[in-house]
Amino acid sequence: MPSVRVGVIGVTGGVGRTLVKQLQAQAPWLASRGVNFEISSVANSKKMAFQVPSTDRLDWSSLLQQGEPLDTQSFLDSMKPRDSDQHCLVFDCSASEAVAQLYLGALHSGIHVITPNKRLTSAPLEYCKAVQQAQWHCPNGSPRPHGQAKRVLYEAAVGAGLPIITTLQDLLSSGDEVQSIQGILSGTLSHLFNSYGPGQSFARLVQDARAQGYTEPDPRDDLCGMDVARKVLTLARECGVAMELGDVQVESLIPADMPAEMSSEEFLTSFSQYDSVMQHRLEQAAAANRVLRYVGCVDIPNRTCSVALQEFPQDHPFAQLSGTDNIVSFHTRRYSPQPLTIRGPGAGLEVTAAGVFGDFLRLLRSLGYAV
Ligand SMILES: NC(=O)C1=CN([C@@H]2O[C@H](COP(=O)(O)OP(=O)(O)OC[C@H]3O[C@@H](n4cnc5c(N)ncnc54)[C@H](OP(=O)(O)O)[C@@H]3O)[C@@H](O)[C@H]2O)C=CC1
Ligand SMILES: N[C@@H](CC=O)C(=O)O
Repeated sequence: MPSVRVGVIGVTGGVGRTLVKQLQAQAPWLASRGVNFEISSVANSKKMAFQVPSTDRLDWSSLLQQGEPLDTQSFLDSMKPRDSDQHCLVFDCSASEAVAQLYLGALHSGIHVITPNKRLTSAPLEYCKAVQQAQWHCPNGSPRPHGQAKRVLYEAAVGAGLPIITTLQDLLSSGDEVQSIQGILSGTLSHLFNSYGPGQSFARLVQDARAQGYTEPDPRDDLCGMDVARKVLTLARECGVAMELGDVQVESLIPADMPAEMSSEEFLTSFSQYDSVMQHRLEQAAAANRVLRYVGCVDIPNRTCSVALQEFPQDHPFAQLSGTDNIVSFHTRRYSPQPLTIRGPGAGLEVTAAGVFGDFLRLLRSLGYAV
């Protein structure tokens, strides 16, 4: 019997397939620590499969082509623990709201959830709280027995592999008080503004970011600011601020007159017609010897969150980033006047999958494994 049964939603996507490769590469080490896992169910947006051969040379798309049409409830049912000693875990590597809506049922069925999907922590607050509660409480409201928690972990939803959520949770749980959080929280937008220069096509840079695996499945989610809005909302809620996604003030980088009814491919082609709009903003900033950066802010005392394109002087830490770097500063009672700052690549398949893997290790530790 494997000690951990694993299901992967989004196995044909960039993060899903990279995560599985990382898990397979580390399988001998995990086995040496007593963790034998089995990937028993996989799915993408159309199909699911329950007979997964145990080889590390699988073509997930071909396997799924021969699978059954996706029925997410049946997928979760297949993942239910067969007895109380079995640990079952679903990795949700989609960006689907519908999948995030299933987490509550998954926890109630005894299945742990690990995800880089932001659709849980930016869902309506009531649902988000219900899922958090379900980790520690049975469906009838009674506390789960000691050692029987069913966890939902989402470190990679903010900053990919950077330890942002766990750091914030540790600050708060150890009694610190967060006053504000400020940062560059999009790997895509960081990459764009770190590389963007006079005469360059902004739309071409977006296409490049997509090809590198940095963007959301639909890059408009990055450009309209909602990806960053979801991240700042996640951080604000960790601090106890009861806000909804609609309360975040968002500056979109998508021109208002662009039609919404387009495929992401059509959007990327049409977006180049608007290159002069961003070039103008760049010229304005450069005239004042400043750079453009897309920044998210959480103001705890005032209970506000905002995300916007701002200008910064050349010597500001936000102007010193490169590649997909994220940077986030926690201004707290203990970390004052100097904030606690975390910086590093904040998008990309390997680092994101590594962030999800980190949550897997945290879960295994909480289950008593020496990993
Ligand atoms: N890329 C990055 O750098 C980072 C990504 N993330 C998050 O990781 C997640 C995955 O991103 P990424 O791998 O880049 O995205 P991809 O578009 O490459 O992959 C998404 C996967 O999810 C599947 N999927 C979509 N909708 C559903 C659904 N309703 N039910 C089941 N499966 C579904 C897709 O299936 P199909 O192949 O059929 O379309 C695909 O396999 C997203 O939530 C993203 O926000 C977080 C941090 C960084
Ligand atoms: N599209 C996102 C991926 C990580 O969350 C980004 O660019 O930051």
